[in-house]
Amino acid sequence: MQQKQALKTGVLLVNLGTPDSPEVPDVRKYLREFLMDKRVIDISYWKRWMLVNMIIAPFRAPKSAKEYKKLWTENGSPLLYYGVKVKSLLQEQLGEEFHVALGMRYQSPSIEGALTELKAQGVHKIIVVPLFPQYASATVGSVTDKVMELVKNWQIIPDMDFIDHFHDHPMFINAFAEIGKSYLKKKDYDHVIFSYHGVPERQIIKAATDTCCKLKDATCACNQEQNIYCYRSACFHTTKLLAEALGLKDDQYSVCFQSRLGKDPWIQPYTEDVIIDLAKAGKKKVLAYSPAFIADCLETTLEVGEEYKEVFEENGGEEWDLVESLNEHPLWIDCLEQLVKERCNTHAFNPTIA
Ligand SMILES: C=CC1=C(C)c2cc3[nH]c(cc4nc(cc5[nH]c(cc1n2)c(C)c5CCC(=O)O)C(CCC(=O)O)=C4C)c(C)c3C=C
Ligand SMILES: [Fe+2]
Ligand SMILES: [Fe+2]
Repeated sequence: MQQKQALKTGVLLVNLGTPDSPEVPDVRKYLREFLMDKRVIDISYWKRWMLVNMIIAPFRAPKSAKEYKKLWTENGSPLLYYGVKVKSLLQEQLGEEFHVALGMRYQSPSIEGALTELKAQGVHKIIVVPLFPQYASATVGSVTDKVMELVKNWQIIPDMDFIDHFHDHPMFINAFAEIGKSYLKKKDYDHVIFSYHGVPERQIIKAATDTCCKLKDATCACNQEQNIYCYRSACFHTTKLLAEALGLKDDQYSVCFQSRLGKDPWIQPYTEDVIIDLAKAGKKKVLAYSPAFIADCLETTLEVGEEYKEVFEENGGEEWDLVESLNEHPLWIDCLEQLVKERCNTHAFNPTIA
């Protein structure tokens, strides 16, 4: 008698996406798809269309392409390179009962292709892992939106499970802390800065629940444990946990937000202002962390690692180091394995946290 094969569990890893190449037409195509997403630029369709097609695509794309050329390596875009690497390391670690696929919210490889791959494997359940630690409508919300739009048309809709945040997960904190500790052991830094990708303030207000301070509290200290869908609060919470793990006192670190686009207010304090204040206050050696990103990309390597370093030095700072992202670190793969297994009742996994 033929033996029945157990159905596999699908794991869908999704990151933001990156241009197919650093050439202007590919960067323009990427920016158009990305910024036409109503969850990223949440204004009326026509205003968004005008902004993206009349301003961003013609004027920003050539500038961004220059940045992408600096970022590009022989392996292509780091965001995609690490995505592919993490997918195969996680597959190895999870074993044959799982099938791991990778999709990007914008450009390639597509979420549609990754879902088709999982469907062909006949998976009975799909665990979607948006690769963003802190929930934001522009990232996790958008990935969830896209996956649901695609899967809703399937004849058989499998059990779907979405990991909507992991900014406070002990294994995520531990992985980032371990990387940072190696820097803190080597140098006596005057200060540590935690710079997160920003979002427009209105997106925080739109997502605010009754427990949210709605931007009134400078450190968003309001119910951080409960307020998991407030992106700003989650960033402060990640920082608090990381600072504890690194043994930092309150006056030894700062939180700030980078990458503002357009004239509307984004969440504050802005990274550039914090850096200038630190340099002017006589801080000479600063260590920078970027814990909204799980892989190095334009926003970490160039914006934090190079542009903010310049700002710091221009204002009297001397040494600026960037803690690299989780990339393909074994503790990060362990963290992903744990996140997946926590969603499978039958797979008890007993992590030992260093
Ligand atoms: C960490 C999560 C991210 C949030 C939240 C986010 C929001 C957001 N981003 C823009 C505009 C841009 N972001 C760009 C790059 C970029 N953004 C993220 C992550 C988040 N964005 C990543 C990982 C990257 C890097 C991709 C790479 O290929 O390395 C860019 C493009 C770069 C540039 O031209 O400067 C833009 C533009 C908005 C408007 C937004 C709003 C909520
Ligand atoms: Fe972004
Ligand atoms: Fe808040």
